Amino acid sequence: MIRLEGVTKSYKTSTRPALDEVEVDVDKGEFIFLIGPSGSGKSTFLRLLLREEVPSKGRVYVSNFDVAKMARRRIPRLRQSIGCVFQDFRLLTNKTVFENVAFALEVIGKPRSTVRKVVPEVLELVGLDGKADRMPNELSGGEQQRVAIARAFVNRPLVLLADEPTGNLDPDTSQDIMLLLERINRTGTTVVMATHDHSIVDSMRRRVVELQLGKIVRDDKRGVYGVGR
Ligand SMILES: Nc1ncnc2c1ncn2[C@@H]1O[C@H](COP(=O)(O)OP(=O)(O)OP(=O)(O)O)[C@@H](O)[C@H]1O
Repeated sequence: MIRLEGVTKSYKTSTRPALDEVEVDVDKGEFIFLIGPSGSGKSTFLRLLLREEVPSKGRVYVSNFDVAKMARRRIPRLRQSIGCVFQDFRLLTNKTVFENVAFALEVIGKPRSTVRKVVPEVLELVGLDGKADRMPNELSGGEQQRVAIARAFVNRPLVLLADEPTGNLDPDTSQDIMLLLERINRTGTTVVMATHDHSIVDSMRRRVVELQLGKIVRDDKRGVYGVGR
């Protein structure tokens, strides 16, 4: 589902590459943690999958997309296949919960009848039924992240990218969010989650890909965060 072949990314203003000869292959339906210290290249990795950056060298594949090489006009198609969740939720503060999720469908031209049917279903899936008419600032952080996950998932993407999704949440709420991401993963969605959260990585025992200074230094099938890190 995701493949990086010999990927190096050098930013113009940087002396060392942000990613250095990275090779990864992620199957459909896998759940992987991307870990590593600040500056190790995690965000760059995610940005390459979204074609927000292009590699200096190597190939990036997501599903059938040859991401680095594809024509610019096909980028929206790629991005429709990838849901994104961030540490700071990034909800539209002047729209209700329903409208935030509906927006993701409206921008890709889904008919109103579909929106009316699908949004309540996904809100129920993430445990937010009954909260459709709330504004984001009337929700807890965990609830806001559920809205963000609903918005990322409503279009049934092939891949869900999560960049520190529990970074602003307390441990109990973080566990709930992880249960939700696991549930989404069980529907067949490939999940790539960048995180610094040791306890989550240790409790989930999923594949762990560790970056250091842009290189993959570990790729464990059922890994932990690691001793002394
Ligand atoms: N737009 C940019 N221009 C120049 N250098 C950049 C740019 N983005 C990232 N870098 C550099 O690339 C390296 C990797 O950064 P990246 O943001 O991918 O790391 P990260 O692992 O996501 O860090 P964090 O955990 O802090 O988010 C760092 O040395 C960073 O300074």
